[in-house]
Amino acid sequence: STEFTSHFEPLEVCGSGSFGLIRKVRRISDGQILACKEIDYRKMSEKEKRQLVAEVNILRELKHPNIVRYYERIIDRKNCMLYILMEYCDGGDLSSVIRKCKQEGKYLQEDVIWILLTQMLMALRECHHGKSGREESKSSVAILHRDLKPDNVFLDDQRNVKLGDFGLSRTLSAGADMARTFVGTPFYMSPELINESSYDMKSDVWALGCLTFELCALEPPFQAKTQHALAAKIKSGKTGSFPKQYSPQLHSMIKAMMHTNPSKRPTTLDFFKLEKIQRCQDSIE
Ligand SMILES: CNC(=O)c1c(C)[nH]c(/C=C2\C(=O)Nc3ccc(Cl)cc32)c1C
Repeated sequence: STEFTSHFEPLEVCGSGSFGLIRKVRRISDGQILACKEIDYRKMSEKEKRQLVAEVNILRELKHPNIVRYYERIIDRKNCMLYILMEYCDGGDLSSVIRKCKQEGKYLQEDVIWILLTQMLMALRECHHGKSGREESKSSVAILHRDLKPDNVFLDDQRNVKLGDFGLSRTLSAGADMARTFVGTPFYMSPELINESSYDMKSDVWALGCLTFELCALEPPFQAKTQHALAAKIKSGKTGSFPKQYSPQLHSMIKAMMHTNPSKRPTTLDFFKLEKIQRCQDSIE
């Protein structure tokens, strides 16, 4: 047996993240249930390995109730496997929550959406501004998530939000990572990214706006048959219809996050100056 199987009992596969499968495992020493990202790095390029190391180092730094906790990593050089042990989120990801609502023909209740949004803002404030909520990132580089989408936001058994699967770099050099950014359908790509300018904290705020829109409408804000048509819609900022049963307050929050001009989008710190978000935060903590 390998070091991994002597310490962990593999259970069922529960998802797939960047670089590999996510499997539920039981730690043999104390029976604790964890999630393990299994990565076969045999076929990885040097660049991908560097990005993987950067991702793990980012995760190790982030300790916050709304960010999936990183515990340890095990390298099995014989089989070229890397195992990353993280917090298990029993509630799965938000994309399955959205899918279930669509199947049942039911919208999420507004107060649930405010709580999910506030917890995602708390997680993003931690990434962008760190514990002290410092204005600009003096002590360390701001951590950009860069891949905020319903598949990367998980829920624990108390329906607390856990931001997972971190983007692969602290600061994005616009050129190099543009390639990675174009992987998959870029529903949440911001106008500035499409205009080839650099990705920054405001691009995470845009993506959070798109995610919150989708929690309400159960559809992404922009849809098109081709990436070109999608890019045109995103740049126009004209979204699909927003369900009428949600309050104008929630709608204007989403519109603020999805301002096509990044300098007009609030920072995560700005949102915590709003009384509604403060009240939600108090009810969560
Ligand atoms: C159908 N799958 C699920 O319900 C599910 C469950 C019960 N857990 C997960 C995923 C994770 C999980 O439980 N912990 C995680 C930590 C990091 C990342 Cl990137 C993903 C996870 C998923 C996708």
